[in-house]
Amino acid sequence: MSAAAPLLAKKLKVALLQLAAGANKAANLKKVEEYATQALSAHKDVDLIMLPECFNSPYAVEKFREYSEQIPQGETSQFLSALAKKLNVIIVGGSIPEIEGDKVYNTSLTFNASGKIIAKHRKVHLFDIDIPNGITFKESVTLSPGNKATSFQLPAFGQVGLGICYDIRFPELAAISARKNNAFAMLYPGAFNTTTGPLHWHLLARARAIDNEIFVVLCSPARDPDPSVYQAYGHSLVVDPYGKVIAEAGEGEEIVYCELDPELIPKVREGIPVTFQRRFDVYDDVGVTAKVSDL
Ligand SMILES: NC(=O)CCC(=O)C(=O)O
Repeated sequence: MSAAAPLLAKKLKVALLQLAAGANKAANLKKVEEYATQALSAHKDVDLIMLPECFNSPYAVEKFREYSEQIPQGETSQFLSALAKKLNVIIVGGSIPEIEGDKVYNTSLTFNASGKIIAKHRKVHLFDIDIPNGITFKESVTLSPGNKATSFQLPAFGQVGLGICYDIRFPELAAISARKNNAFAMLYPGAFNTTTGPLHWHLLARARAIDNEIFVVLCSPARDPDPSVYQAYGHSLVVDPYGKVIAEAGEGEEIVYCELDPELIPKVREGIPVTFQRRFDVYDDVGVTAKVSDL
């Protein structure tokens, strides 16, 4: 076994804030502050707080532009920066609609405990689906896609990868973070729904964990009591490098606490050494994208 295991220097204690976002942005931000403060008073040693996809706005194609903000000068970037500093905690800021020029993106920011932005990921794969009698959603009506995979160093802990929701369906982003950049975890703020959530949410989180023998952390909005709006699945989740679910929320608003233990990664990789057994001399180039017209 030659490849080094990714370095997770010490246990990382995380708190996932599973919150529902309504139409009132100020109220959404206030709730984040309340829950984050509550998390840290319940568990003073929390290192990282994670928020859901679109935590400051409704998750609706026709609302993204209206709620969009510039980064870093916008209200939500400034709010998260100040909150991270005040609570002395790393914040993985779910995602927000970002505007740059004429384009709107679904963007996730991470702040260190001094309030500095240390990562920015624009959702690469837009959620465009159409399931008969299930759900139709087309982010690309208003959003533009990001164009890069994102990995970054979490101070004192090691390298992590960041994706947003639908990005989890594409194993390449996690593979880049884990294999090229030695990430010990993939973090995905995400808002699956009541059609695809029961089908694939756990399966995808566990698959990305097993593929790469890393932790996978998913933070969802809570289910909204109003049935006329997008129904997020809930079930914020942490999966260990064996693919085992080690923490999970229900459907309502709650905080999930979990500890990522660094000692598990080499143990898993020694026992099931797929990380060291890949046969790139055998695999063909699989970088071909099929077209619907090929079906
Ligand atoms: N917000 C999203 O990207 C939703 C993704 C989703 O529900 C899926 O099934 O994938």
